[in-house]
Amino acid sequence: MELHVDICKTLSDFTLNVNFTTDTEITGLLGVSGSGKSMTLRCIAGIETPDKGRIILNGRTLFDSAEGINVPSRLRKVGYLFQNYALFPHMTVEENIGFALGQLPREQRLSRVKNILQIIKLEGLEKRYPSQLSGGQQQRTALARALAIEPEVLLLDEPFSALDDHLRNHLGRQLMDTLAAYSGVTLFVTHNMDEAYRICPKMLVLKDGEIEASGENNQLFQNPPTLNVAQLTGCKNISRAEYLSDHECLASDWGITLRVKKNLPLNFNYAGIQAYHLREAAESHHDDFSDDDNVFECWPSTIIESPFKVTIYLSIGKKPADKDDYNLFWELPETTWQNLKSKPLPWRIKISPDKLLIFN
Ligand SMILES: Nc1ncnc2c1ncn2[C@@H]1O[C@H](COP(=O)(O)OP(=O)(O)OP(=O)(O)O)[C@@H](O)[C@H]1O
Repeated sequence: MELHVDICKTLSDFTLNVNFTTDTEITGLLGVSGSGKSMTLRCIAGIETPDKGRIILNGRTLFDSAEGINVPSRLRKVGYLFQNYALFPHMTVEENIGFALGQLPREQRLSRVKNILQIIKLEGLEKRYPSQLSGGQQQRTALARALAIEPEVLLLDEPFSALDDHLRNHLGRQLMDTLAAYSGVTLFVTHNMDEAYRICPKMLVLKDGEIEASGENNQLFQNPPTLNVAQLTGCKNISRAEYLSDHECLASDWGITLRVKKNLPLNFNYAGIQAYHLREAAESHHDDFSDDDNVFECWPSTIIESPFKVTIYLSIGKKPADKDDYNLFWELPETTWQNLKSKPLPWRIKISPDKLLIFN
């Protein structure tokens, strides 16, 4: 199973120009709003027509501008779960699901709908209209409709965006079970990096209509190649930076010199550290030189406590003038905070040389 997409489409003030191949590992499409995620899906589904290029699904040409091929949507075997679900309000759950199967004989259609209702755990809701369903049930009906045609590629456009956190996690797990049994190609659009991390082993990162980075999800999270990827994967502490030596850089926005474990390239623009990777420096082992690397005196400018996590805005090297005077975000577990809060200021905070991110 393989989907190959190499297309270009120019709109009034946006150009989509993407080239990628995916297999059956769920592939996340990550990018800020307006980067071209939905447009990519719409072209694959045949709702939009690219200006040029090719879309090949398992050896079948769905679109080829040079050959004049443009297979109609309903014959593409593409299941599409829209952001807002796009259920037909005047049709019941089973009619919504059966709609795409209009070409099948009645008996076969009913049996396919029954089967999918069972898989997606919608039994008992067959006769309800979308307005009589909860958000989660609507989402599952839309997923059932997308799967009913036995698609070779499943396009999921932010399937959880309308749901609360609890339902999001619950349906996320349910979706993964469903997808584990699905043998086709899945493209999963999301803004949400936690979701991308949990659900998609592979990722394509879109920026301004082009693919800026792609690869294994772990690799992109641990070594983001660009500022955009670093931000999308949740890095909140980013400073402009420049090379000083193979293991040392100047983080100019923070006004500090940082030791870096890996060999630095000559050209890079930024250094970053995840908010949860900051640590209080160990007070012992002062004789061990490496333990003193990247240890800075810091003062808190704002402290935000939530039930299990505390976020502290830190000012490096000086007392903050006001609450907007800070350089770093530090996220620590509540238990660590309880131990830290009575300690005298300034705190000694460590930016681990092996946790520093370096990117362009
Ligand atoms: N029919 C259209 N005519 C002109 N421009 C369009 C059209 N549809 C989309 N665009 C533009 O194409 C760009 C990409 O839109 P797209 O919906 O693919 O973004 P997205 O990454 O999915 O964003 P979001 O995360 O907000 O859904 C946007 O700048 C949008 O304004």
